[in-house]
Amino acid sequence: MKLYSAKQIYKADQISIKKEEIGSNELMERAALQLFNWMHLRMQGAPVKIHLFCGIGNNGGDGIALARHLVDHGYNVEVYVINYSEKRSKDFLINLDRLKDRKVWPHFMNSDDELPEIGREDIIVDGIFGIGLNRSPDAWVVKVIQHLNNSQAFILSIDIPSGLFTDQGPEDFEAIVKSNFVLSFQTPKLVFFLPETGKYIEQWEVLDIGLDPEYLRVTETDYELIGKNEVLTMYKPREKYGHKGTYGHSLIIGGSYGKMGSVCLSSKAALYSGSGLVTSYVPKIGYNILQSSLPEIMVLTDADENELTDINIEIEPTVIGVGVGIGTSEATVKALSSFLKTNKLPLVLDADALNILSLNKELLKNLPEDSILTPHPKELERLIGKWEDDFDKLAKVKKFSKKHKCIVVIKGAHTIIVQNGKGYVNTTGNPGMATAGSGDVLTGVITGLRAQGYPALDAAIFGVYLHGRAGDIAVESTGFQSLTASHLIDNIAGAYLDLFKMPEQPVVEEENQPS
Ligand SMILES: NC(=O)C1=CN([C@@H]2O[C@H](COP(=O)(O)OP(=O)(O)OC[C@H]3O[C@@H](n4cnc5c(N)ncnc54)[C@H](O)[C@@H]3O)[C@@H](O)[C@H]2O)[C@@H](O)CC1
Ligand SMILES: Nc1ncnc2c1ncn2[C@@H]1O[C@H](COP(=O)(O)OP(=O)(O)O)[C@@H](O)[C@H]1O
Ligand SMILES: [K+]
Repeated sequence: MKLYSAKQIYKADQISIKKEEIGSNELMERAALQLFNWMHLRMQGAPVKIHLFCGIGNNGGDGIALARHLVDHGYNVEVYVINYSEKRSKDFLINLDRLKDRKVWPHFMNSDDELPEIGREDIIVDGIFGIGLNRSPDAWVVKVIQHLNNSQAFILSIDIPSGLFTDQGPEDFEAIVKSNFVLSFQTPKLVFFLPETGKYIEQWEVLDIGLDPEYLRVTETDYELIGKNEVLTMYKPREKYGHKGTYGHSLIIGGSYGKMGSVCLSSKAALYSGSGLVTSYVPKIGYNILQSSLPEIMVLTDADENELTDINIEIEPTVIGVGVGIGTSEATVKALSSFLKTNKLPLVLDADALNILSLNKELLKNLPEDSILTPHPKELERLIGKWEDDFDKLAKVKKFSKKHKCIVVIKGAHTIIVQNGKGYVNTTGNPGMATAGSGDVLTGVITGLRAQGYPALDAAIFGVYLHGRAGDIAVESTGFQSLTASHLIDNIAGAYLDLFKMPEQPVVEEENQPS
């Protein structure tokens, strides 16, 4: 699913209005009707108090139009207009008049007005600012926003939580509505998925207001949201006459004294994601550990007992996943450096391989094109330097990816895969995965996919999706706290099977069936 910018949404608006020969107020009416239908379906006329806080732009206009529909259906409504500017939008005014026609008189709130009482059982509709926010709200509007946040009432935001910018980081974190639910028009916004701003959104849903499909189809976006539909197009079915050679040979290079578990996890994950063959390259100390815990996997050893000192591969793997558990000792840095200088095979780099690259940036030029780097936030900071906010981080990663012709997997709650100027935002995974070794599993999954012939970008995107989905399936039986990296591996199978599960059909009750 594409994630459109505010500029693109405004453009879609204009094009739709022109093509359909409708007024902008008709588009607002469509939006308001969708909002109303969504609420009405869930509330079924319940006499709960609904407080609608509306700005003076089109987001406020949506709120005012929604209020009219709610009033027409007998809901218990209180409307407040947050008068933060003299410049009221045309469609806001049209809808304000329509509301007044129903003899509903909003409370016009200015800077020194008292804040209304809101019960914790009430519902708040947040229509103060939408995608038109272009500077931080004034202090008194921040107070209103704080009042809503402190009320404990359920907050339903129209389009975007008020106070969040659509395409830049927040200036004032106190000035953002904490939404329980966002009904976002036509597209979710990128900020819903970034660590600094995603926490303001508990749940979201898209309302299709019928913006011009042609424009939406041909418009390229900087970000895409990755769900099942997107990865299904990447999936490579197993061939009837395929053999283990068809599905590639993954080599996992890693480990040091006390950190052999990471290699076990990566190697096993490569196998479970479908790699035809898997070999691990480890210090001698790892030989017995790997051979006895993973019978399907072959093992090669370094000359040294406890750490990697000389990466000397005598096999021809399809792809190499390198870095888990290797540490950053002088000998290992040397070994990795000389390996990178001669290696031409596709790479997935993780953990200390990334830290070694950060300390020896000249090595980056030795990475084969389309190498996949999988940093967690700390490793990323070592690679690209500190960032000001999430948008600055994304801009820096894009620059890095372009310069070094590599793919960067920014791990997090919503992992973002970046190649060149484009980002792919993952939707699977859960906080149970914040546990030791879950990154090692991801390295193995991506390496295993690459071995099977998935192009680098697909391997990264699909791998992150499968890894998160495995976590989502696992958490149903483990709970968040007891989820471990091994559970992720055990559920890679479930994640694959889930790709082809049909959504459950609603059960038709007998008396409703046609006779
Ligand atoms: N995009 C669409 O397809 C549609 C959009 N609609 C609504 O229109 C919204 C956008 O409306 P607007 O462009 O009118 O913008 P907003 O309603 O988000 O903001 C109102 C206006 O306030 C001003 N402003 C921005 N930041 C301010 C600040 N900190 N203090 C004071 N004033 C500030 C700006 O001039 C802005 O245009 C969307 O979020 C959505 O809710 C709907 O009406 C239906 C169609
Ligand atoms: N809150 C979360 N929600 C979803 N996924 C998460 C969350 N926390 C961590 N993860 C995922 O778990 C993995 C953690 O990787 P990493 O930090 O490298 O772990 P380790 O070094 O222990 O292997 C990443 O793939 C990350 O996206
Ligand atoms: K809003």
